[in-house]
Amino acid sequence: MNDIKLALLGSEGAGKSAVLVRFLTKRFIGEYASNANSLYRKRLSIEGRLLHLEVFDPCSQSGESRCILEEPVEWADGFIVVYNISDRTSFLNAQNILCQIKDARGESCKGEMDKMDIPICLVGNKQDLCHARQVFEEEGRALAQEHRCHFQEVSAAEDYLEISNLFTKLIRHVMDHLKYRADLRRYSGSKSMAKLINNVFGKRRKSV
Ligand SMILES: Nc1nc2c(ncn2[C@@H]2O[C@H](COP(=O)(O)OP(=O)(O)OP(=O)(O)O)[C@@H](O)[C@H]2O)c(=O)[nH]1
Repeated sequence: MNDIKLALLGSEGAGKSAVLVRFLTKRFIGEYASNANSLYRKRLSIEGRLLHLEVFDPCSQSGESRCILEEPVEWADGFIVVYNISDRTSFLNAQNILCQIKDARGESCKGEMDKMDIPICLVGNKQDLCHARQVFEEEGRALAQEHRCHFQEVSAAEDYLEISNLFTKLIRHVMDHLKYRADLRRYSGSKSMAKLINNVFGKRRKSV
């Protein structure tokens, strides 16, 4: 069984727990405890493969709180970055969080990520509050394009299908990404083994 680890990031009150609970239970529950980190687990099947999904819903992150971000950024295979379309500050914070993920992952992967994007979905939540909209859909889409990630506007209060689809799309991307990284490791492993064999036996052959 494959393990898939996702982290939900975003401003306080953006609706991270609401989005996640909608996906896990198909329900919208108005209020959630927000002062603790939570880890949710679910088994699901995608493309005939049984998956063990873990989703980390940490305490809210403000743009400056790098240390709070460190843990989920190191741990997760993929990210859902949530902002509230009726709160511009949450959008600016999402922008910061996207940069921080890229910075952290870029440093640890030394450029290899250029060939395959980190699995991230930028989510504009509370679409039902469009009368109080402060962030245009085009702005969300443009930010996602800039960071080469998926984008979706949703309403945790009203939608299930769109939220389910975005999780499925992201999990597929994570599966491809994990396979790509495993292939890369195998390839670089076999390349260094070939180099080693060549160094040992190649030199010996010359001296005969
Ligand atoms: N109108 C509307 N309200 C929503 C929606 N999603 C969440 N909310 C409300 O927004 C508030 C915050 O939702 P949470 O899911 O707790 O937000 P959070 O990002 O997890 O917040 P923290 O736990 O504080 O980090 C709650 O009162 C929810 O009922 C939505 O799609 N539409």
